[in-house]
Amino acid sequence: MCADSSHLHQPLSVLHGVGPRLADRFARMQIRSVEDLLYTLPHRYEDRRQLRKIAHLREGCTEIFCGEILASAEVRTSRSGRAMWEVVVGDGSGTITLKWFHYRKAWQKKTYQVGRRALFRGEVKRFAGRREVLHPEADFLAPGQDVDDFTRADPLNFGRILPVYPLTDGLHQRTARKIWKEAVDRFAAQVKTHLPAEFLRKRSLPPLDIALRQVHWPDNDADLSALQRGDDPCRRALVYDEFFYLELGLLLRQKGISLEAGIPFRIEHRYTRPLAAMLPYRLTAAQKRVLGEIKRDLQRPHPMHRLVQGDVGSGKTVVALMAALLAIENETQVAVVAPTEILAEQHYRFFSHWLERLGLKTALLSGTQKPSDKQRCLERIAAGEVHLVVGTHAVLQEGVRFSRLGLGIVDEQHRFGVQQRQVLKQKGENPHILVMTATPIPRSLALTVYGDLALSVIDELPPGRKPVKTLMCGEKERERALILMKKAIQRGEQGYIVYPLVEESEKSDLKAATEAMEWLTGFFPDVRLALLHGRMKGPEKDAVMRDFAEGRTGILVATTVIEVGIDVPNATVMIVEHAERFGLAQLHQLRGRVGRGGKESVCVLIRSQKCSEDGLKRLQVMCETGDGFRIAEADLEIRGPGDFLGTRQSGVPDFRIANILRDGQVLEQARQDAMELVARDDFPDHPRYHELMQALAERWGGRLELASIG
Ligand SMILES: Nc1ncnc2c1ncn2[C@@H]1O[C@H](COP(=O)(O)OP(=O)(O)OP(=O)(O)O)[C@@H](O)[C@H]1O
Repeated sequence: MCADSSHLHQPLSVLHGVGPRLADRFARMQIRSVEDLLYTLPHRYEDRRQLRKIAHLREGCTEIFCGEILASAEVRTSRSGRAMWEVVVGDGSGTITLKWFHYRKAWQKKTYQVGRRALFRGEVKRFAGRREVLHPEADFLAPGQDVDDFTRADPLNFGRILPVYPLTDGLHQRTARKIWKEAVDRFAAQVKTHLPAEFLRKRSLPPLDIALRQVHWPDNDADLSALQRGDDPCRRALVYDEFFYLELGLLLRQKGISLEAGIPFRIEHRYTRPLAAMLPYRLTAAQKRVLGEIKRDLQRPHPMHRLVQGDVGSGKTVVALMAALLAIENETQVAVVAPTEILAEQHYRFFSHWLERLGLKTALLSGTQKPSDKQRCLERIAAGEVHLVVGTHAVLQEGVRFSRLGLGIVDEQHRFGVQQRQVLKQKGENPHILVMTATPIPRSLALTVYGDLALSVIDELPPGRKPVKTLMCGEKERERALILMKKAIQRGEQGYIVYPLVEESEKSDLKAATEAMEWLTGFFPDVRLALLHGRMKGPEKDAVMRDFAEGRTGILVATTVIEVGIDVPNATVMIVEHAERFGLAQLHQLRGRVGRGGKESVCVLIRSQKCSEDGLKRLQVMCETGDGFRIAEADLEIRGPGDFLGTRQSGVPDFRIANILRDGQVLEQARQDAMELVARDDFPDHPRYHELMQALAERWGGRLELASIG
């Protein structure tokens, strides 16, 4: 982080040998300035500290050795008869074979002549009892040249731990190394650490300039395996620096928001107590704990911003209902925002069912409402005649005015951004905000993404739930899956068959599902089947869903993802076609549609022939675990945080070096230290923090809505 970063922002052309063509190649890797270069780290290192005798080369290691060419010729492999170039080199201690499968014959013949000496480098393997190196790199010595003189004359490439940089077409490792080296030598010293020195001492981290030098150009006594793993103190210092500013920014934002005046509620349980008496079950300990956390927030004079996270089927909705009743008994209104029409409709049914019994009024705002009905509905909301309003984004539209909004409940947070939460807040005088998400997010990521929200976790499922048995099979075994479904239907249960939606070919998916409907009807002659797809109009979809929820339909064939949150406890079998096309988090959500009652449930994932390795890996994870958090972690590992959250909306900043998953521990440390800093009496006014605050504004100002800082 640099307060005066003008030098670091210079283009790469300030470095020797970087002309427009090379600059272009770097630009392809998003490296445009000196700073970009400094913050693009080697992706691995090579140990070129010592040459090994051929006899001592270690199998499985990338080694460097000097040898003389003893034989060199094109040969044919014994099995396939394919041509390859083979060279045997020796150094007196032993010999080793070098092989090329891709080469230009004339060049190979001229370059690898018997008697020439070279430094060779590559991974040593064993094949048919002999050690060999495929496609080695070679640096030729002049006749009679001493090998030590040779390596000494080229210190950028020999005699040390060497960085290996990411490359692109037309950029070679040697050139890359030279350019990076110059950037580090000339500019690393300008990268200043502004973090309080006591934190660096406490965490045993070097200042940034030293850290940058070391990660790019490690000393010969550096711990190579720590470097390769990415957890050496120098890389950690860079990661810590990135996280510290982020956490500091988030904490300051949180502080700013929580100081706003809100509506403190008095809690008398006027509606919640009768509701608890009517519910057919008792709240789980986790539900009660989370409700307690919500109640504490609601009684404060500042608005609540709380995220309730709970795995699929953990019972978030009833907690939201309780919170809503607390708002209503305080004579305020509640807005419930759902991500889809179907889910809005389901929430409406749920909330209105209970509110009606308590003598309270609920309204549904939907995109497909007749204008006259909608107008009437808006008037009732504005007049305060409605206690709770459910809807999709429709609730956020300008025309929707509340008489007194006290609580906004947002379901499925990750489809909404910080901005939508702001819009909701503006519909009242700083109403309390409760966000519910079923996407289990690893804690480290949650802290970062929802840094402005307090976190509650419902970490317990209602009693009696049995894990959903998950099977994977190929298309040929589909019939066995259908037989499983038939048996469930005979027991009076219901099932889902899901076809994935591929945007560019929605039509063909629909076709596949429509065709499937035909033969499925043949397979299940006595069962009522229904088709649910994305092109259906709202009311039509609702009718299909209602029929299914109320048990009139036995099997729901859906071309789109059956919306998150659909709750039909009697459904016990799910078959997912082309299961590999779904992401892990999505599959987990989908599977969560069964296993919601006390009955045994099964989910069969049918993979298509084209299933990729990654796809297979995902399906295996699904078969191994039902734990949403473990699935989320596996997903994050396979896909990386950007994809995992859907980059655009999540607001997750891209880190230059840090990796949220791998560096979770450093993130926790940075967060703790940032909290300690924010709690200091003299922070941020004391002059000693000025540079830090300036650096913070420069780094995250716009992205974290911290415009006022600095
Ligand atoms: N304490 C409880 N005991 C028994 N059943 C419960 C309890 N709490 C909720 N349920 C039932 O569990 C089912 C799932 O609840 P709910 O729909 O609120 O889950 P959810 O957390 O929103 O899940 P999802 O994210 O999958 O939509 C519902 O049928 C609900 O009636």
